[in-house]
Amino acid sequence: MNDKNIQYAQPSDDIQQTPLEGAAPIVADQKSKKATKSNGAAQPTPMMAQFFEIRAVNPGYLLFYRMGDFYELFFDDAEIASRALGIALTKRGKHLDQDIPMCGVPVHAAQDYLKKLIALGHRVAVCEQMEDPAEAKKRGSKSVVKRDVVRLVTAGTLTEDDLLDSSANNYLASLSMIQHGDADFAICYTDISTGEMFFTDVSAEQLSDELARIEPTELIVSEQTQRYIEQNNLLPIAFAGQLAVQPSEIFNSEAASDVLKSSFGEDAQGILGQSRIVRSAIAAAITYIQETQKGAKVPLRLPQRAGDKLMQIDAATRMSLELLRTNRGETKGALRATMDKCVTAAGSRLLSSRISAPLCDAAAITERHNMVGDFVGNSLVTSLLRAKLKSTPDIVRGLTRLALGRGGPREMLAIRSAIQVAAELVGEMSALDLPNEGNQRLIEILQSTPTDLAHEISGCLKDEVPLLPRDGGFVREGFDAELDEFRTLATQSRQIIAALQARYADETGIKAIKVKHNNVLGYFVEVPASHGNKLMAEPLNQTFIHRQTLANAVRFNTAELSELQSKITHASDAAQAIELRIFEELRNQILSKTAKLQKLADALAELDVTSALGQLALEQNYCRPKIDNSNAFEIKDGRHPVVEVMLEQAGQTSFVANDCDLSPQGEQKNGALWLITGPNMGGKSTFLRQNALIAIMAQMGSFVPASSAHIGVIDRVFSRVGAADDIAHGRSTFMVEMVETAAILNRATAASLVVLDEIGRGTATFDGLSIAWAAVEALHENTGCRALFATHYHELTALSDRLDRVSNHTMKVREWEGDVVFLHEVANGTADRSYGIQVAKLAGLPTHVVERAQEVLDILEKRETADVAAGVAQLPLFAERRPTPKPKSDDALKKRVDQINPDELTPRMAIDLLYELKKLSQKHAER
Ligand SMILES: Nc1ncnc2c1ncn2[C@@H]1O[C@H](COP(=O)(O)OP(=O)(O)OP(=O)(O)O)[C@@H](O)[C@H]1O
Repeated sequence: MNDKNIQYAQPSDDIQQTPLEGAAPIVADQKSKKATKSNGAAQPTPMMAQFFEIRAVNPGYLLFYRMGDFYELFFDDAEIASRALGIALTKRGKHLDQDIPMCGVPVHAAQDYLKKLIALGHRVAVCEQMEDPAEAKKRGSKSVVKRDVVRLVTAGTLTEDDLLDSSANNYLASLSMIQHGDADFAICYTDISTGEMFFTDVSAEQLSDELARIEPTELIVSEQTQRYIEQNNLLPIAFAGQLAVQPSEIFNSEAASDVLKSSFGEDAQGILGQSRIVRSAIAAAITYIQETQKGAKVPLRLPQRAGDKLMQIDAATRMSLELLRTNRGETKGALRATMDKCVTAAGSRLLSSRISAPLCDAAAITERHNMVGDFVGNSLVTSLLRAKLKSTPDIVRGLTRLALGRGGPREMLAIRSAIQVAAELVGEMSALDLPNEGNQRLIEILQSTPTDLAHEISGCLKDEVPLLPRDGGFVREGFDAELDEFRTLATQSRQIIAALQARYADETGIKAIKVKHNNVLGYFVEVPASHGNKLMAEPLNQTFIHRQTLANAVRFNTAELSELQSKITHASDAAQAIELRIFEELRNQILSKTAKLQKLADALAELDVTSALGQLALEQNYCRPKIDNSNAFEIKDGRHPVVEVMLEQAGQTSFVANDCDLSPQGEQKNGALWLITGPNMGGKSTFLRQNALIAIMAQMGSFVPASSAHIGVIDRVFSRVGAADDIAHGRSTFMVEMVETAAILNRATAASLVVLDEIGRGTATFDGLSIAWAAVEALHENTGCRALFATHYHELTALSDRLDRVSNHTMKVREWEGDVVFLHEVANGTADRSYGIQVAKLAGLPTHVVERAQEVLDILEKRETADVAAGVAQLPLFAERRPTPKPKSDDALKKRVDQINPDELTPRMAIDLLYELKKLSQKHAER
């Protein structure tokens, strides 16, 4: 697609000639300021009036105004869109004596442009022609084609596959607030592409964490709520969704019940019993969806309460643990990408939401482990089943598109294949030895798929079908006798035309005579220019009526051809109408099974996730964790799931497994707190994170990277690793660190897991040490949670003498010829030093700086603080330093290198030389 060189098709209707010219002083358009200035003179053209009218009722949206084969944008919209899309800004006509800025995108490529605009945070109103321009012309040559906005495209209301990420849900969330004293909130979030709908109510304190879990791409709020959440900083850090402020009426809790009843009928009873604020949030979401879809009915499912028993993971922890994305916003390198062995898009989506929301109910977690266990224990069944699952299409999104009138025959075939695959999967699953309850439930759902619907679809549709119903030719021969008749007529007519051409050649004696077709003339007879006169003279001019003379050819019409033409046109129009009717009937039949098909889609996604987790456990040698309601946290040979794979892929040394035991000892009730010291780069952060990740993996239902794991259900995980500043909210690095530490100390419970890395490092040493000290004491004495605390403040290790559940651990290193070798092993005890200077040396700090640092360190270690400055001042500065002695070089090696003239080397000689040099170097090392 060539964005910059869009060639405009001639618009097909009312605006061929400078259509916007002479327009007048209208109009209530908020964005098009140019249009609001009045000269009090001319009247708008009818089309201008229509444009402004539509524009005025869709404020805040870029208006895609359909003109023939293009969507055109005018005024400010054109300027914004042309900049955003990198397409040419031109002008069309004048308004109030000024050129009207305009840009356009071809209809066939509109999806790509929409995607770009939505990603940039814009909202688009799609305005279509609601009648054939020919119809409009019948009302008079100046009449305007009827147009209307058929859809408002926003980030949270997308349904097309190419606008969506197949492996992530796209949630639209609505937030309602009640302020009786403290503010309370309810969130309803829905993915309209899959019909899923959930709700939850939260306090102001929990709001940011819930939004961080849901990650809505669009959040609808009233103006009052927007003000409140912004003033109180309640949006999660790095909130990437669009905030869509809506009139407060759509949150009206009085009207909510009616909205719910009309959407869910009798099924609404359960939701009507929910609190006022929850009803308001759900109704607001539904109203907004109806408004954006302009009457098309989204197959929304009955809203479900988002699990009550979910592990709480706040926004900062999600970022620090890189659950779905890395800190750089990439999916590669995050936990999800590493764990994702799913073979279907719906499976990947479910995996994402499970990672985002691990469970807190030991029985439910164990049930998931049981299901995964069936697949781990049957590797052959797992691989056969997954090969079959791979061919399952993403039917739930297709179903929504069909419901909204955006789907075609291919969506229908996809539904058929899913039903067929489901039946085959039942066969595969029955090969499992004694499938547990959860898998048994899946088997039952797969068994009860609407196979009759698959037969209907197969009987009706060809195996190869076009994307859109209007393209026609998708109904199978033999399905509808009338359709077959019209098709035969069209085919026969073509044969008749071939015969006609032969007859005309005979009758005229012109062998080169041809019957041809184009869109302007329809069927016509064409002869080379040299024969034109013959047909235009008596007697042939009685049969051949002249239509067109071209440079090389002359074209004619005949009565027979005209008759045939109308027969063929009629036949193909009739065939198309029948096909569209059949499509509509089949669509209704499919939609009548919506609930069953959604259930099937859910079961297929669950089967994919469960077997994928089985596959992951087999491939990565994970173990099944034991989960109960104790305060245990005992991990044997734990590994970091992501770092382990990265090291594997890089072909580097393999990951060193480490134990972690935070379980209460003896008579204790509370878990333990490990203080971890050790060198920089020793693996402290990795160890901390791996344990938090193991907890999350276990509670989302996965096996874990360890040889054994026993975890008492963790209600909240907190992880703070390092600190970053939050300039957007006006907080410095240290301030962020303290706000987050405060959140942990205030919110962690005895059932939480807290992972803190280098708390207090962002300020002066003694302040930092004191804060870290007090934080450890508070976690131990007040919270009593299980915790891992990494620090470079070695003084903290003294706490283990006073606090009975605190113990000291260290990352082992070995020193070798002045360098440090990291063993990545966690051992009991305390590190004697941080090896910061050795790490700096490894990082490539200039030698003279490293040496100077070592000297300063020696002084610092020997003296009391007060003497430090004086002591350091006595040291010679860099300028006075002796030059660093050069390492003794190997003479033979050097001699050989000196002899080399690279210009004379062929590639072959160069490689031989490399071998020779390597040998020389090895000899030197052995000496
Ligand atoms: N158990 C392990 N096995 C193998 N390699 C490891 C292991 N742990 C860490 N590493 C490697 O060591 C590197 C440094 O680890 P990490 O960042 O955890 O160190 P650190 O002690 O937290 O350092 P700092 O104190 O400087 O933040 C990691 O990037 C990883 O490649």
